[in-house]
Parts: sequence; C-alpha cells; structure tokens
Amino acid sequence: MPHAERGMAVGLFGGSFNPPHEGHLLVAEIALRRLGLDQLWWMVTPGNPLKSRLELAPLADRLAMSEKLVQDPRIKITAFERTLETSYTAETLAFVKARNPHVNFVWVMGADSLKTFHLWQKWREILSTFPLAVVDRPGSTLSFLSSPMARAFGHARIDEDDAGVLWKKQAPAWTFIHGPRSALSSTALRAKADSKS
Ligand SMILES: Nc1ncnc2c1ncn2[C@@H]1O[C@H](COP(=O)(O)OP(=O)(O)OP(=O)(O)O)[C@@H](O)[C@H]1O
Ligand SMILES: O=C(O)c1ccc[n+]([C@@H]2O[C@H](COP(=O)([O-])O)[C@@H](O)[C@H]2O)c1
Repeated sequence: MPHAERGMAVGLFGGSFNPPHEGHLLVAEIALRRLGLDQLWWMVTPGNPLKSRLELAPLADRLAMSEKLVQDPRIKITAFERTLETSYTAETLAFVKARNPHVNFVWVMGADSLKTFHLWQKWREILSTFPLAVVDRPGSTLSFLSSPMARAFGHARIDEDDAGVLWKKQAPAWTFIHGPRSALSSTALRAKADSKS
C-alpha cells in the first residue's frame, strides 16, 4: 500500500485497467485538480466482482501497462488488494482506513460505475463512510439524476463547485464532476486489438 502523510487528501481510484487508457488518466487528473488531492492511488483490482474474468489480462500485465502510461508522481499505482485477497471495495476500504486513520480518503469513479453502484457489496456502508466523487463519462451523464444510488442519496450530493472541500465532508457526501470527457473504453481497445490479430 502506498504511503500517505497524516492530514493528506487522497483519492482512491479502483479499476480493472484491462487495458489502462487515456480516459483513465483524464479521470485521475480531473480528480487531483478538482478535488484538491495530494495523491491518487490507482488501484488495479484482482477482478471486479460484477464482471466476468474470461477476458481479464493477468494482474501483473495490467499493473505494468498502468506504470507505463502514468507519469504524474502524485498518482501511485498499486495492486495491494491482491494481498488482501479481496475484490470487494468495502473490505479494501475498511482495511485502508484502519491502516491510515488520519488520512482523508475519497473514492473516485467514472459515471458508468454510478449506474451500478447499488449492486456493489455494502454500497450504503461505503457511501456512509467515504466521500465519493463521480467523473462524467459519455453515455452516463444523467446517472447523477437517475441511478438508484443518486435517488437514494440525492440529499447528500454537493455542488461540484465545492468539490475542492469534498474530502473534508462528513459522509455521506458525493459530487458529480463535469468537464472534459473521453469516449475511450477498455472494451473498445480490446476489440480493436482482437480485430488486428
Ligand atoms: N472514458 C472514461 N471516462 C470516465 N471514466 C472512465 C472512463 N474509462 C473508465 N472510467 C472509469 O475508470 C474506472 C476503471 O474503469 P475500467 O478499468 O473498468 O475501464 P473501462 O474502460 O470502463 O473498461 P471496460 O470497457 O472493460 O468496462 C471506473 O470507475 C470507470 O468508470
Ligand atoms: O465491491 C464491489 O462489490 C464492487 C463491484 C464492482 C466494482 N467494484 C470496484 O470498482 C472498481 C472499478 O471496477 P471496473 O471493473 O469498473 O474498473 C474496482 O476497484 C472494482 O473492484 C467493486
């Protein structure tokens, strides 16, 4: 697990990164800037519990590709969930918080994940423990209004103009960040690679 100093604001950005792409990088940079973060942990998951692992590249490959793509020293690439032997974010977050009680964490994800967030294990607990930042993605712009999570926790959404203080907020608190968008996806990149081979 990366090291963070007491009092820092740290974004946690989990993903399959199968493969990583510029869209991920855009989310990471938007989160660092708009949320006023000191660091962002790019957490390569052993496997999303809601996705098939049939097409999933080995963790070591996804880690190596992420390291090649990311140049910003504030972004820390890690796969520590492998040693926790869990793919469930709620378990990861409980562990991270117990190890870093004086660090301010924010969970960061793209808007497509907001649509299915209510299917995650202990999603209400996650939201009641950690502030959450959602970054817009083509095809999912209205998820901040229509998703089951947004409906259930609409009262906890803060204006994106206040995104810079989200890390200080008592959970539940979340925001939806608009800005430059990328239409890139790992699925499209895998399909392109398959068509060439
Ligand atoms: N172009 C993008 N714009 C905004 N968020 C994105 C974008 N691509 C990925 N994300 C977000 O990054 C995180 C990791 O995504 P993931 O690694 O699953 O990439 P993906 O492109 O969505 O992959 P796949 O197509 O295999 O589902 C998720 O929170 C996802 O919402
Ligand atoms: O904990 C869950 O139930 C859960 C369900 C779906 C996704 N996640 C996490 O969400 C992050 C994004 O996953 P992905 O595949 O969309 O890149 C990654 O860290 C996953 O482990 C977590």
